[in-house]
Amino acid sequence: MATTNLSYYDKATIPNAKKYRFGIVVSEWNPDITENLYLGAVQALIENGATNDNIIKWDVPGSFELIFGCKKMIETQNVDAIIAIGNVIQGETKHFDFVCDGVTQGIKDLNIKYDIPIIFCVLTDNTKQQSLDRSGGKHGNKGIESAVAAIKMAALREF
Ligand SMILES: Nc1c(NC[C@H](O)[C@H](O)[C@H](O)CO)[nH]c(=O)[nH]c1=O
Ligand SMILES: CC(=O)[C@@H](O)COP(=O)(O)O
Repeated sequence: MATTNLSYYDKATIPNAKKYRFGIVVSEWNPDITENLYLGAVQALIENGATNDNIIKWDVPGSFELIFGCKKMIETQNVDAIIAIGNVIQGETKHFDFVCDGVTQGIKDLNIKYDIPIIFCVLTDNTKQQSLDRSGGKHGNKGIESAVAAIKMAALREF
């Protein structure tokens, strides 16, 4: 299946983000990748009207800890949407499968339990190159895509 460029979007279709507060929880594993995803997300949020004062960043050790970090962000901070940023790269063992499945199910469960949308910005890649390609490389930046989703979901939440 063709890989869609993750960064192109029509600004005219995006609500203005000025009134929304965003949480961004970032995994410290593969920091060169996750920091680029974070910078892409912040760039897109600001370009669509968000202010730096309305963006709260928390760091967690790994993608599996995104679950608890997002839960605590919801329970203690006044945010309209959260972006969960991680990068899981296949190693020698099945640990990749369990981390990817665990964080996927955990973030899904939080989206069901709470009234705050959590955007899944976790790259789950076979190789480092695939991660580089999707965090500012030839396939764009998933952080930008996720920021656009966060703005749209913050607006939808108001209905
Ligand atoms: N191998 C990767 C991990 N592993 C660590 C787990 O996310 C977790 O922190 C640990 O199991 C302790 O609970 N995390 C990533 O984000 N990316 C990886 O490639
Ligand atoms: C996804 C992981 O936890 C993985 O990178 C760890 O590597 P390994 O499977 O070789 O222990």
